Amino acid sequence: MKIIKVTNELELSKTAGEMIAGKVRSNPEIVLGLATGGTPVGTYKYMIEDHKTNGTSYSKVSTVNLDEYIGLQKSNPNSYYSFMKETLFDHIDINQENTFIPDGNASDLEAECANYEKRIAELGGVDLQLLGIGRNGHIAFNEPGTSFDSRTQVVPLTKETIEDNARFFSSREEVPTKAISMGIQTILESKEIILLATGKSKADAMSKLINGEVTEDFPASALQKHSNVTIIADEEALSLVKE
Ligand SMILES: O=P(O)(O)OC[C@H]1O[C@](O)(CO)[C@@H](O)[C@@H]1O
Repeated sequence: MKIIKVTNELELSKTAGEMIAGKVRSNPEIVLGLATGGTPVGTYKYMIEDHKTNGTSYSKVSTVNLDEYIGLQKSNPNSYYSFMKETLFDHIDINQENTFIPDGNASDLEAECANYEKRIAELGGVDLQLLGIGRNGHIAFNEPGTSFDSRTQVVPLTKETIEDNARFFSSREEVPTKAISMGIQTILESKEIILLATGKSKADAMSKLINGEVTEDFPASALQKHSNVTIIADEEALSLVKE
């Protein structure tokens, strides 16, 4: 794993945003895997700025998102559908018909998961997957104990994840308890992965990711099995990592 240590969130966003924009310029038809949560917001901001000032075009890019809550309407500001439109898609020249997010309101959720996998395969797989990490080591919404062989599926959210994500909702009770999440095997099939982390609250998770054992009890450790992972993290997030 390649580790890029940055001093603050702004530098992280610039570093990640420039890497992604550079990949888009060299491969205009790239398939990007995108993440939600607080960490990538600055990166998306950088990509929007770069699009406006340098003209990096997303007109031929396709995107697949990692996950979506079950039970939130698309119009709910906390749905990842709304999040992606607001933080990125509405501000770049992407064809929104080429942006894919699991449908957390599908009448047949199992079929939705299977279709999502099919969609990714039809796109030729993910070229570059952006990831965040949960304090408990979750990647996408794959909580501890998820099989490394997992594919897109309906997953329960842990108490810890619900508490962490409650900050985006008016109350903890409003946070959905289930989601559709790309599986760990699906994520591992991406050709390249960039994982972002900031802040002290991620320090323990980052030390387990980099120095710990590969175990399904800590989902992000699966990334140690991938040959092209770049971690971009600030000093606080890397503060417990052994050199
Ligand atoms: O970037 P944040 O808000 O710390 O979230 C970390 C991870 O948790 C999730 O938001 C899911 O809980 C992921 O989408 C994200 O990668």
